[in-house]
Amino acid sequence: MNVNPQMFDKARCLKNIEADRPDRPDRADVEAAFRTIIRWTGDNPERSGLIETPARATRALEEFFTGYAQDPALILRKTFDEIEGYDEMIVLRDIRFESHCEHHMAPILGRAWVGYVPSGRVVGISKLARVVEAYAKRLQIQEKMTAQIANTINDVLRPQGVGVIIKAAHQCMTTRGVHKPNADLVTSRMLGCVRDNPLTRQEFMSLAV
Ligand SMILES: Nc1nc2c(ncn2[C@@H]2O[C@H](COP(=O)(O)OP(=O)(O)OP(=O)(O)O)[C@@H](O)[C@H]2O)c(=O)[nH]1
Ligand SMILES: [Zn+2]
Repeated sequence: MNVNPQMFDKARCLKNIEADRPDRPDRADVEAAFRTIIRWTGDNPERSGLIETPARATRALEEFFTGYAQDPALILRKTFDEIEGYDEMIVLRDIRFESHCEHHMAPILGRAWVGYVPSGRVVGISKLARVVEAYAKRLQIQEKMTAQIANTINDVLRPQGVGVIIKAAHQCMTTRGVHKPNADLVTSRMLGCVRDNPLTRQEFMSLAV
């Protein structure tokens, strides 16, 4: 992803989305849309219990979708190379995330396991969780999010291999539609030696159960 350094808050890996997306609707448009939705449900957006709801709901969406302002590649830009030749697998396990499915805009609640086999340098472990967050806080399907996390780590760190597993419950099929409350979806993407070497793949899978 190309990022103009002037559009980028270095400390927080934030892009200036206004500059990136000049056609972005403003907050008043979103609040008006929520008033329309409330009227459409049959309720009255002017009653006192609902009067602040459009503004509140807009702020909530702002939180749910902060990932669009983040550049995951930049999150991984700082690496450490004094690792005494460390070349074993590194796995950050059980990273909780909240996302929203792009079909229904319903919550996806899940956990991610992110591993890689380094090649001369490592990243701060919190950055693996930050990459998960940057992709989760967008409209997603789980397969795409899984691939995005693995591909970004692979492209930026150039490790020997990467593995990502995600397990998540989709509220679009637990609280509506087919109503299967205990079903969760498991997806994975393996690259490099984690994909090609059966023992390395097995090691990653066994760390991720
Ligand atoms: N592959 C995949 N499908 C997803 C994901 N999140 C939601 N879905 C599915 O997206 C599909 C959208 O199907 P549609 O038939 O267009 O929507 P719908 O009429 O609301 O379908 P139902 O959920 O079956 O009621 C549904 O089957 C959802 O279960 C995801 O992360 N990955
Ligand atoms: Zn859905």
